[in-house]
Amino acid sequence: MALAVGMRVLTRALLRPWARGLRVAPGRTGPAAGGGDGMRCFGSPRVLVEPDPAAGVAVVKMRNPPVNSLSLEFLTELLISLEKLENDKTFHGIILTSDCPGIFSAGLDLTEMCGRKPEHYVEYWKAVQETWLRFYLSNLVVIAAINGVSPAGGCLLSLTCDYRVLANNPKYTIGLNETLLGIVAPFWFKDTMVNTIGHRATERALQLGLLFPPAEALRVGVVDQVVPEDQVQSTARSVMAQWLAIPDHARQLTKTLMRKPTADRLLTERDADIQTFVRFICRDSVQKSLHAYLEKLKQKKG
Ligand SMILES: CCCCC/C=C\C/C=C\CCC/C=C/C(=O)SCCNC(=O)CCNC(=O)[C@H](O)C(C)(C)COP(=O)(O)OP(=O)(O)OC[C@H]1O[C@@H](n2cnc3c(N)ncnc32)[C@H](O)[C@@H]1OP(=O)(O)O
Repeated sequence: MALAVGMRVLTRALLRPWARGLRVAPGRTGPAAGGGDGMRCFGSPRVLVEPDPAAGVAVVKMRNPPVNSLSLEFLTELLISLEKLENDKTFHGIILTSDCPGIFSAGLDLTEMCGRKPEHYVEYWKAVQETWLRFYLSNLVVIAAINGVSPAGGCLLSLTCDYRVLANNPKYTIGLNETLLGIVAPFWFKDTMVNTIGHRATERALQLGLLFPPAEALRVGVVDQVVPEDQVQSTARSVMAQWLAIPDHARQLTKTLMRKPTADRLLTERDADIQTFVRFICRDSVQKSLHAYLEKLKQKKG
């Protein structure tokens, strides 16, 4: 049922004109790291997939410069890449990482949530929900190699993964900082964090909009491992090898057992969640806060 709903949304997305225009990235041969048989890289303008068929692993690199903000187009491309890998029996795991130096993902694209029509907010929120559901419930082993800063939606994306390796750089903070923008993390963002670090730590982190530097992120459990920056990818690969050594059906069923109740809550309240989002984001006070935040980001440069 969940999959059927997901497929419908994805199919609709694929039918949109800009999605139809997506091309396979012109051929470099992969893999970029590790062994493999030289299968070609593929992907789309904003997502580069480096396959290592011998290992059964693909590295998915987000490249939506300057900050990998999660725009509607970018989310759709991510979903298409995930689906392609899930449908290819060669792959059992993916490593999700960034191609933008110093940035894993700046989170949801603020320009998708500012000054648009309600219909746009509906479409955008459906894509955000779908991305969370598909990554959270993916049968593949998904490991985040976090090689940059990762606020709000960027943190959420990493929390959908099975394991998080963060580069040890004090600038690479991670957390759900929505309150600092005058907005509120929806219940399923909160639930994902609770499932990762527990109720009390989440309560504190979300109310204060905490962005944890690496040592603290490790201490609180937002990430599983912190390693020197030049070892993030190799560590993710070693961790992947450990996870892939477990019988796949047993691991997959266990993942579903652990995650389905959380996903089911959104699946049953999906439409209501969209309405709540649209009502909230359309408030004058929220629009003012978001505009002011974007303005502050722009002025930082000048
Ligand atoms: C009543 C109950 C209600 C219940 C709840 C109901 C509904 C919930 C409603 C809403 C939920 C929404 C959840 C939102 C989740 C999010 O993810 S919001 C996004 C949060 N992200 C951030 O706070 C990060 C902001 N960005 C930065 O801090 C920095 O940009 C950086 C990532 C640290 C990178 O810094 P730097 O390298 O210095 O780059 P710049 O700051 O100069 O940025 C370059 C350009 O990129 C633009 N930009 C940055 N972030 C975003 C973004 N998230 N979206 C869109 N654009 C972004 C920035 O403005 C620069 O643009 P220009 O080059 O100046 O044009």
